[in-house]
Amino acid sequence: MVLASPNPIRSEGILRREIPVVDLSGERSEVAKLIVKACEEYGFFKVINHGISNQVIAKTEEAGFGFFGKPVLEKKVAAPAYGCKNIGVNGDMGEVEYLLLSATTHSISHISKTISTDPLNLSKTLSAYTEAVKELACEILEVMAEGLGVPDTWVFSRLIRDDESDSVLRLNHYPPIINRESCKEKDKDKDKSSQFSKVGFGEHSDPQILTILRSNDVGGLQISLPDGVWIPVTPDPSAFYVNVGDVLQVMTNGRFVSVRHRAMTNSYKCRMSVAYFGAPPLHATIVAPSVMVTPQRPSLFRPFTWAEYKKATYSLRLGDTRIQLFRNCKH
Ligand SMILES: C=C1C[C@]23C[C@@]1(O)CC[C@H]2[C@@]12CC[C@H](O)[C@@](C)(C(=O)O1)[C@H]2[C@@H]3C(=O)O
Ligand SMILES: O=C(O)CCC(=O)C(=O)O
Ligand SMILES: [Fe+2]
Repeated sequence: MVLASPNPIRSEGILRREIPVVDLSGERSEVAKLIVKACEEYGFFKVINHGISNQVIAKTEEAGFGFFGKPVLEKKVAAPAYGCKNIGVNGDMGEVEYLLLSATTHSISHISKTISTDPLNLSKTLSAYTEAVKELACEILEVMAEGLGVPDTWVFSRLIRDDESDSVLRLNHYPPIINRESCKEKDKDKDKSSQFSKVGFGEHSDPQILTILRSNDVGGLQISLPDGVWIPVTPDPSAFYVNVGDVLQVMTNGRFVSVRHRAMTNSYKCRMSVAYFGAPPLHATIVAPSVMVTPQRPSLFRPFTWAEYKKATYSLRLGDTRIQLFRNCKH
């Protein structure tokens, strides 16, 4: 069965829009249609029946909590892969600590030796997780290409499957924090969840092709709709959430929009999320396949390499919109 519930629903007097849900065990052409619709309307959806084993997921969560539970000085030996509060190098801050590593066997094995007393086990766990989410990302991208009517259905996934793909894995840990200033306001009209929380990871879009995200059972992720409304994403540890990244927006010639999102802290519980960012190789040229470009929809972006895009991303702040820098001057 395939489910999708993109319609607004009313609960406790608040208008809530439900996140689209795609059941990957459904009929392929139906799944393709739902994925395309979700990416056009939200740039974001949830996948269930994804086929990734509970064991792979549980071991990664255990490894993540094991690492973040260590004393700060022990975690700091993993710097620059480990970071706390500083996001990037341009002054962005958040109530988050993280491990950010290249999604390659070599990088995973290297970091495992630095941070674990049982490096082989940690390396196996993180590699199995990375391989599983990479395969899920590729599968989704291939069904998506079918749904878009692109004849070369590997056009997106090939970039991630490439041995030189620049994909990354990120573990984020948000300790519980009470925003005392907000508590003082006692604004009864405000949504309770945002009233007491602080920004863990500020508003941004992911620059890559596709992000496959999962968290423990603690909420905090919010997505922004094109009309500027923020919607909280209900946590579901058995599911994965999928974000359209900037590169996919370019490769669909603007038909899909990369989703702006942020993560808030919880006042009482630790949130941990694991994100796989599927990216092209640095030298790959990013350009929309010809079927995405028509006289009615002329090419919106100029061709560029992922290296160029990444350089622009890292020269800007977290919340900046970089995609505009690559717009075709003709339009
Ligand atoms: C402030 C920054 C951190 C970031 C690079 C950037 O200059 C702007 C984009 C940020 C982001 C957001 C999504 C991913 O978490 C990330 C790894 C990425 O590719 O772009 C981070 C970058 C980072 O933390 O290094
Ligand atoms: O923790 C989350 O849910 C979101 C993290 C995120 O957006 C990121 O790492 O880019
Ligand atoms: Fe993100």
